[in-house]
Amino acid sequence: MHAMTFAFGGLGSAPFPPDVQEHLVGLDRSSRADETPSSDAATNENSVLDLVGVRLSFGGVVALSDIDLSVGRGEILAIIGPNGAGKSSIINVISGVYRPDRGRVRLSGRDHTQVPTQALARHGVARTFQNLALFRGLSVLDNVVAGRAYRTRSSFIGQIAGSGQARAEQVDARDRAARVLGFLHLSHVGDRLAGTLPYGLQKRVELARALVAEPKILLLDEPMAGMTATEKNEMADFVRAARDTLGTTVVLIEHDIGVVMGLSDRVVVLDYGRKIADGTPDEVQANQRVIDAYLGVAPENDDGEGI
Ligand SMILES: Nc1ncnc2c1ncn2[C@@H]1O[C@H](COP(=O)(O)OP(=O)(O)OP(=O)(O)O)[C@@H](O)[C@H]1O
Repeated sequence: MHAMTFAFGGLGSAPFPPDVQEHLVGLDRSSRADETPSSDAATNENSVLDLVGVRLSFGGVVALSDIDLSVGRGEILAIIGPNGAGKSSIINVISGVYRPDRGRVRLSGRDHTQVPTQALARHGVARTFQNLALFRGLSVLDNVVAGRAYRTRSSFIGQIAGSGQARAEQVDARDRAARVLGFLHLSHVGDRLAGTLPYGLQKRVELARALVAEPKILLLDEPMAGMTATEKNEMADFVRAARDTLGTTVVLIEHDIGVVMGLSDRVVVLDYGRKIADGTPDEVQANQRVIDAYLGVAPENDDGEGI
């Protein structure tokens, strides 16, 4: 087992530029400025997401075993671990794709286990996917507008007939989508077909589509996968900006340990479906069990450098 050196990927810690703040005027914060994470973010009183004794199995394979996890308001939490450790399973349990065999998922203290996936946004949760899930033949703006669909209250007939309410909702959705595009520095590609954008920008459009829903909790499944080092750093800055500016709580899965350690407030480590560590990046990096199970065999990063 060799000692690991961590590259933090040059993640910027400077506040987001003032021009970006302007794009956010009118977007609702999911929490107020005085609700930024406390050092005691994992306590249930302050948590926006709790997993209690969650177990998930597929036939004989136990994907998650007795997982307890609390995520504090405004926290950026990373879930890491070797392949097959259960990271995607946790995201899928939180987002309602999988129902746990046992245990509970609670959002702001309310039971969430039974919520169907299509109702997720109404419960304040939005997600991005490991593999891109954009409408490639639609414009970037229309893709982001689609992230507001759950807010639509006008009837289907009303939308076809162009009723006053439907028109107002459309205008509002486009206005908010345009502001999120500005926030993520994507305004210049708003009219482009999503499928024609470089991969890194498509990943950012996915982030935009999730953010336009103004989620309390943002679930990011490998948001930097396949990106260049520069794109990863930009993405990390945007995720941090979403938390800092909108108060969004972020749960992410990411394999690039440099990015994870630079971006996250807290890191949870899974191995064979069990939680083996839960602490600050510094604590987790120093944890021998984590080094043995994961960090000691961490893959090279995309630049071909050891991490
Ligand atoms: N739909 C499924 N059907 C059967 N087994 C599954 C299914 N989804 C996950 N598993 C199994 O559950 C375990 C956890 O898988 P999961 O995808 O959650 O791990 P992971 O940490 O996200 O892995 P990776 O880093 O490779 O994406 C693995 O053994 C996997 O084979």
